[in-house]
Amino acid sequence: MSNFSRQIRFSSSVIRGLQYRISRSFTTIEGHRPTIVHKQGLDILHDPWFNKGTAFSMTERDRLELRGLLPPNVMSNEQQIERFMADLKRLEVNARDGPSDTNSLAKWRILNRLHDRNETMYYKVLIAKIEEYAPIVYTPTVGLVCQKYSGLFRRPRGMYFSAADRGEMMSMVYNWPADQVDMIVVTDGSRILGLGDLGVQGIGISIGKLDLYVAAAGINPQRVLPIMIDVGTNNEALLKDPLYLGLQQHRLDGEEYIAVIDEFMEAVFTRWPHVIVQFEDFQSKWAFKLLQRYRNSYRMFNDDVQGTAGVAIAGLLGAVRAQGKPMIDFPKQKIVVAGAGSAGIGVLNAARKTMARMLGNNELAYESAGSQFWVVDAKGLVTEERADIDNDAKPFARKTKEIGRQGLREGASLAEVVREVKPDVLLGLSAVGGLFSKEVLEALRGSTSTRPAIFAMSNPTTNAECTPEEAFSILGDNIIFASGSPFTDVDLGNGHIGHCNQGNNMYLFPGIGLGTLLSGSRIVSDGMLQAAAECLAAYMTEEEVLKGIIYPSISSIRDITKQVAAAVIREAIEEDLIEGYREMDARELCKLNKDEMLCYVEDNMWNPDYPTLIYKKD
Ligand SMILES: NC(=O)c1ccc[n+]([C@@H]2O[C@H](COP(=O)([O-])OP(=O)(O)OC[C@H]3O[C@@H](n4cnc5c(N)ncnc54)[C@H](O)[C@@H]3O)[C@@H](O)[C@H]2O)c1
Ligand SMILES: O=C(O)C[C@H](O)C(=O)O
Ligand SMILES: [Mg+2]
Repeated sequence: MSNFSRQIRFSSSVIRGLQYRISRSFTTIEGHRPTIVHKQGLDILHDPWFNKGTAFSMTERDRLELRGLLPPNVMSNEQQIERFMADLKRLEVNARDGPSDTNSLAKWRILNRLHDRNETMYYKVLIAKIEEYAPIVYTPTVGLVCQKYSGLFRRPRGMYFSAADRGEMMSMVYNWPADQVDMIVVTDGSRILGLGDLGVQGIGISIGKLDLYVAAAGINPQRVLPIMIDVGTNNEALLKDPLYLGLQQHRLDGEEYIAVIDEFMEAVFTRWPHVIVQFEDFQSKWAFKLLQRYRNSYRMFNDDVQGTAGVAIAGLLGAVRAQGKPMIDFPKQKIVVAGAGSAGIGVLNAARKTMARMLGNNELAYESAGSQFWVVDAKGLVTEERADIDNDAKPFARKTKEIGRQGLREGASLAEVVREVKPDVLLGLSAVGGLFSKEVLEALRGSTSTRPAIFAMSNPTTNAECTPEEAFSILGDNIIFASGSPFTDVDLGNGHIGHCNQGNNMYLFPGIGLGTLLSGSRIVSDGMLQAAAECLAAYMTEEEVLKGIIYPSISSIRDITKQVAAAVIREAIEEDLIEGYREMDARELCKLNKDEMLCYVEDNMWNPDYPTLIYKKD
């Protein structure tokens, strides 16, 4: 071949290459042409053609009204695939959540998929089999779900407000498609069950609690909204994890933190003035402060502080009755509480007030009731000698002289305290699994009670202060046992069964929320919470409590919730707090007798029945 023809060939191949590159680059440009969509918000996220999940950029999120509908961390496509693969591989490992159910996570996935495609059917299953599936959608499995949420996240559910959304919340709240929202459960992820700071992954607890609102209280699932306020996390592992879905920064604190929560509250109450906001699993440091800040101006309550307190009071009264004594003997009970966080202090305050009421409801009664409690936290027995004592724990600090006489001192260990005090009740809200060790339980053998009670209330299962087997085997069958997460009854091998009660705020929060909604009460008052607790206590018959059954079976949770809601409404009427609900105005509501009130509540509970659908053009 001549040089000339070689040159021609060379240049024609160069030209072909160029042509190819040019045409490819046209195709590339073509590929980047925007796609016109006729949808926005959740409709896009639910459409497999357009959905990019966590990969929607911030500008696209704003353009498509998606802000707040996705976790705040924008992921690349590669990261999305990595996250998906990591989760897929995890299936090969048998996901364990304590000894009871090795398949719990797999069951959660199956239920979650049903939730995504057919809500009515999902809730029908949940209501019909609540005893079987509450431990999956709620504690303990929900704890595992939160821990693994970055992998499990598929279709978003609920809203995310993040520190990066400051100044935007008032508008982004309109990205939620429902014009009516009755119930919000909000967390900042800082103390999820006893599992600590799980950051944005804490959204799982808001979803689980709202599942119970639908199943137990019959709140319409179209009107519930789980919310996560992401102000960062102090969980170092999450901060380092490239696949973490939340803001990768340390938690905001002080005024900056409050400003975010204030903005959030203002935004949700502006759009839905009648909504009820349940605060869930906020670290104790903020739980009390936020409750005080908002409780007189918004319809809100803190479940860990107030719901737990009510459930504990009902159980403590049950434990008195189980000893064959009248409830009025409650102020004589000696109670050791392990844990002085939001839950422990909430229980202590409510128990002290209940005792004081029984003793005459005056200052003296309140003072004297205080001497029935011994509080042990991470540093041991809390006394007035404690340096930097928390303000909330201060009223329960024992006097140095007094405990000296009891052979105790500041910082005494739990076992020492139990040995010296010989309490009627040992109640754990410490989040420390196994805290009621052999030594502690053996010390409880010296209890002066005819039937000591053990409340191992920390969640999930692995954080319970002891198991029922441990309690019954060391203390025999003449005890009362309750735990926050479900355990099965124990066969004591002597023809007796050791009954395991589930002492969990799930028995109250749905009824508190429903009662507040249906009364249109402006706030959630102490009296309404007290009425809820008393209603739960009265739910148990004499025969049941004598058998050691102090809480009802979860299979009757819908009925319990109905009764609790009616009691809450009656108290709200008594306190002149009601504004009515829909066509039931305040005056009409006041006229209802006890049975009519129960009917009113029941009539307003949503049932999972398919409605007849009719098509109508816009
Ligand atoms: N059963 C229920 O309905 C229910 C309701 C609310 C909370 N809880 C559980 O209660 C637990 C605590 O919640 P919180 O918000 O109060 O948490 P928190 O972290 O604020 O409080 C924990 C408390 O336990 C104390 N503590 C830690 N180690 C201890 C030890 N070795 N001995 C004695 N005390 C110790 C800490 O000092 C602190 O006072 C969690 O596990 C949560 O799941 C259960
Ligand atoms: O979530 C629960 O199961 C109860 C309680 O609210 C908790 O924080 O442990
Ligand atoms: Mg909680």
